[in-house]
Amino acid sequence: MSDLLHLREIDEVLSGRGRGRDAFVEQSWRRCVEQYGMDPAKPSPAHIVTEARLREHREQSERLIAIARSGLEALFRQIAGQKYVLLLADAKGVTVDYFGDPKFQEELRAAGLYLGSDWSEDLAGTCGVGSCIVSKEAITIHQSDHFDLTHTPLSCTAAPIFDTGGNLTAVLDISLLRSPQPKISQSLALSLVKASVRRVEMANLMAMNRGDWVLRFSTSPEFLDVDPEAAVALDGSGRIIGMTHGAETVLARQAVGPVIGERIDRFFDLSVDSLPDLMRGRPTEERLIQLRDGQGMFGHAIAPQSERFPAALRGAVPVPGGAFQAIGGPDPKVQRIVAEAARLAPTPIAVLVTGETGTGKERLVRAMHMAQVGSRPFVTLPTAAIGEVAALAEAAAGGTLFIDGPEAMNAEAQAMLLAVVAGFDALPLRRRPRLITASAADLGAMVRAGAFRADLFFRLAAVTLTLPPLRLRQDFDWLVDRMMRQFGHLRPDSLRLSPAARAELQARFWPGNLRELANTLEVAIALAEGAVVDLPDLPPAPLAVAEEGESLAEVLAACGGNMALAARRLGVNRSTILRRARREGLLPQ
Ligand SMILES: Nc1ncnc2c1ncn2[C@@H]1O[C@H](COP(=O)(O)OP(=O)(O)OP(=O)(O)O)[C@@H](O)[C@H]1O
Repeated sequence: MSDLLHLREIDEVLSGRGRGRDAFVEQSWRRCVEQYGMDPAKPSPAHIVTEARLREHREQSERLIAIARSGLEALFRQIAGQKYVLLLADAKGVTVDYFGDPKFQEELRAAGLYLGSDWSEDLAGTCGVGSCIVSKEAITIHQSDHFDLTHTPLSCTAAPIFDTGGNLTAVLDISLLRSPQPKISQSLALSLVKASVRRVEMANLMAMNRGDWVLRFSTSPEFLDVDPEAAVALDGSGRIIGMTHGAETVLARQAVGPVIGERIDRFFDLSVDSLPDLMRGRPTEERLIQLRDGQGMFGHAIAPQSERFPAALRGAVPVPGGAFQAIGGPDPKVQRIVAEAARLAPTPIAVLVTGETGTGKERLVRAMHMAQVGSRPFVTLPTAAIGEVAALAEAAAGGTLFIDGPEAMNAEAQAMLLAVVAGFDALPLRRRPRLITASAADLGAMVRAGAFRADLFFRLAAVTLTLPPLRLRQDFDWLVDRMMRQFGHLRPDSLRLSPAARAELQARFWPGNLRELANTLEVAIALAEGAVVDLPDLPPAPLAVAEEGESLAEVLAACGGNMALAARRLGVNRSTILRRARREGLLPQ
């Protein structure tokens, strides 16, 4: 369509003589002129935010990016080679994650299909991301649907991602620089984007509600267990505390008013007590549940993964935020520990954090301290300073007394610490220091061996949180990307890690855990000459060891099921892994 015809059509739509474009396109054109004061005759180039603003936007969306990444990668694999690019934009329209073919990088950047491009509708006019944010619907803005002439070569299909409270939190967009003329050519893109968003929302709901019941439901039984259409999270009394957008759409048809906060029996003929009947053990066909309007659905209930805390503590901190966000990415174990730490943070319960050296124990302890209300002292009791224990306890009054490495204390020091800690009982509640202990040793085993006082152990460890070693974490890439940003922030250009370097890091054993990884990346970034940190920039692993006692199932899970990678990480060859996998029943004989 020529530019002139485009301008004429916009004019016609504004004067009420539309030619039958999609209603959401015509509505958006109206907004562009009437609300944002745009002039279609004055095109403007793509808007790219500054590096600093991009960093802010990315930091705010960090958790979402981590959760969305696997969905995005899967989608990109499906469309690879077809010149599509994928953009993840935040709720303000700024692109915070991006997958595209590096061959077209310059062209994509110029067209705004790139990291940092701002696609809010009041800036870019009618466009996939911006108009999706306004309409809250999955849409395709194809070629001359775009308001601004700069963007009319593009075809953009976008779907909104909602958080578990039902608020629009991001947009997934799949775009083409050049596309066939008929808009119908993008209908497959539309279904792909919608399906990916559904999976991202599902993953988010599961990650946010590990300690709660989750009810998944679908109209057909076939994909219920693997790719359900919708899900809600429920508290112990059957109230809905989280949902996917698909669930909101279905449930909003059953009753007027909000969905969140309502009991599940308002929407389904189902009580919370019958959830265990909908667990996986039963055949799917028998897990039929009925909506209040009579429609049948197939249900799949997932029990809370952690029932260790009393109901009063559960739900006290619904979503761990603040300093907790930096502890881990998409790893079920780490997320569970973070959620438990967040719930324990405001209580006076004495917590013991264990884990190998460098697993981030101190960082977790500090996050728990920071989550408390008001400014309170944080005092570390290094084992060497045991002589000053009374003075330190006084300094920690009303705050946190962090006991770092009690396994190094001799009998005399343990007795002294016990006396001081027992003395806390006499203090008024608000002055009583809260005890958090970190240890890389197995204190329980030391108690059994008579090397650590049982009475002191029970004072320090009302509950134990154990951080996994880095080689067993499934959020390895998330950690690497975070540290790259952290150490690379002083570099003028945005740093990247080459695929070869990443593969090498994934294959290492990491006896020094996060500390070793942080050191390795810091050195590599210092040594890298350009914007790419590559294999030769990585310092060698100082202490490569293989550990016989690792659980193969866990190592394989952390390696995404990749046997070759698991073999390298454990320092054995692939056939050994295969043999062990068969022996341990992980593979058929
Ligand atoms: N989630 C994280 N992201 C980035 N860096 C981290 C993270 N957790 C820990 N680190 C870094 O790893 C190093 C070790 O962390 P920390 O001191 O908390 O571990 P630790 O388990 O207490 O170690 P140790 O047992 O040796 O005292 C620190 O330099 C810290 O900055």
